[in-house]
Amino acid sequence: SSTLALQPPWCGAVGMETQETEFSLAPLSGVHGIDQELIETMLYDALVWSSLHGLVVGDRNSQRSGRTPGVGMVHAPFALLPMSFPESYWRQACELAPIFNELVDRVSLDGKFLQDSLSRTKKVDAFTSKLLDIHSKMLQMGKKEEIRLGLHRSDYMLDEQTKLLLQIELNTISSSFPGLSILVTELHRSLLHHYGENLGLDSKNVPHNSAVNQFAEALAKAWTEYNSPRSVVMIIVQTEERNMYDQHWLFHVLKEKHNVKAIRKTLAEVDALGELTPDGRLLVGGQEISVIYFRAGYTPNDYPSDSEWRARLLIEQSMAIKCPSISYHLTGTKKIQQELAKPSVLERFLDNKEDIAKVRKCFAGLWSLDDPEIIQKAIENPKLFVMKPQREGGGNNIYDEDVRQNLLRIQEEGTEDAAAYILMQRIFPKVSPTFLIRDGICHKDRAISELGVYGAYLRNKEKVIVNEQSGYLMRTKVSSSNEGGVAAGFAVLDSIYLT
Ligand SMILES: N[C@H](CCC(=O)N[C@@H](CS)C(=O)NCCC(=O)O)C(=O)O
Ligand SMILES: [Mg+2]
Repeated sequence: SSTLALQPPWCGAVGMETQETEFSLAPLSGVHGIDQELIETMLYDALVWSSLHGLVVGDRNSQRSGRTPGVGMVHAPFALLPMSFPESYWRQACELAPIFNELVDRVSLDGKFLQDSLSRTKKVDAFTSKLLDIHSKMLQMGKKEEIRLGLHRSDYMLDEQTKLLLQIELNTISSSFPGLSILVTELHRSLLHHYGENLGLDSKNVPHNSAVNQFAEALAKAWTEYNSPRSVVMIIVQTEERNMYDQHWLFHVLKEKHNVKAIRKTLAEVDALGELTPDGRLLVGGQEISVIYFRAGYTPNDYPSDSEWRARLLIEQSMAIKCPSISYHLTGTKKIQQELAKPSVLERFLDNKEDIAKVRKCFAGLWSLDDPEIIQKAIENPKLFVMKPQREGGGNNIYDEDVRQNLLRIQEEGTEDAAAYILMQRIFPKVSPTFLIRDGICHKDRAISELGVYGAYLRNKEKVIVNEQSGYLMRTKVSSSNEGGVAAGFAVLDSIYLT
């Protein structure tokens, strides 16, 4: 009996070759050769599994799905099988996590470096300029963040040409999917546990993923360091949040495992309900806040009025632990990423020579637009570059012909607009066949992937309490689309199969 939910068009059923594909040589390279019957069965099981395990997001077709939990949910977009990834590069990405955690902390303490590096961006990018204003107010106040919590995700692509693992960016604010990422890992392990034999694949090759548990533990340890039993953790959210279940997973673990309570507020609510006590404690609606975890506030869209900026300043002035602090937030900007790639800059922040070499090895080409030689090269070969504004949240990068047009425009106008962007070497990862599942429909396609490795860092004065790699997220998108981003609707959640 055919499984109704899976009537074509799904997985490009037409012309599905059915020859037995030899997997032992290059596992998962022949997934498009898998027997259609087996794909249908795994697809059905995966859709059931994700519904039963909370691998879900709000459905954009349902009005209330971004506000009311339990309403209008749909499975999160995912890849049916994990993406193969060479174990040596996996180990390299994991080794880099604690080094990047330390680098962020060191750079964040150099207020002058942050202000100087971003001084020209300040003139042309209103959003970054407002962040810098808050940062300079903190410098003037001599504000010290003795307890510092970072929940980062460093994103990489494996460059096919150079065979190098290259960093796309380091996210120091609102790193999405610590919750849903572990569910995709568990989904894939479950599918390979049941169907691995037919496919010649072993579930043990999908590395364990404990992102949400390690992030929740770091948040709980930060709450402990703040040392006020009545205090709560506050997550800053957008009013409409279809990725709320990824956030709720984190707070579910925080409450159930660590018995730490969390409240959800928008920046506007903090402006209305927040106040500072004379000794600098933050009260919201009368509750003392020990840790503020930002899952909004990373994009200009989150600051529609002065109210949100007042709230951001109030939070920063308080003695609560910010995740991220304004300094950590600025350290994660693309402009700083580009500055750190300049010769001998890393030596200012890291002591260990091997660590410096490891970090430098994963830097792609990164340039400001001040370099006429590189601008000329980019105008001649725009496909080899990506132009990036200081924006987070996905969907803002400039590719191909648009790179040439924008560079020519900036050259002609000679505007300072140039300081609002950085140029980055375009990375070409391997294109692999895969099955992308969205809204219950399976799309057989060829895709590229980006590996995100989470890092958790907690420090109190000289004591480093947490500094670890804490899980991973693989994002897979059709190779034809330039932009990535799951929330932005281009990519699906995936995991990795070590080869
Ligand atoms: N609404 C927010 C979304 C937060 C968000 O966009 N985060 C950025 C880093 S700043 C990010 O991690 N992007 C990669 C995930 C993707 O592909 O969509 C949330 O709480 O989830
Ligand atoms: Mg980002």
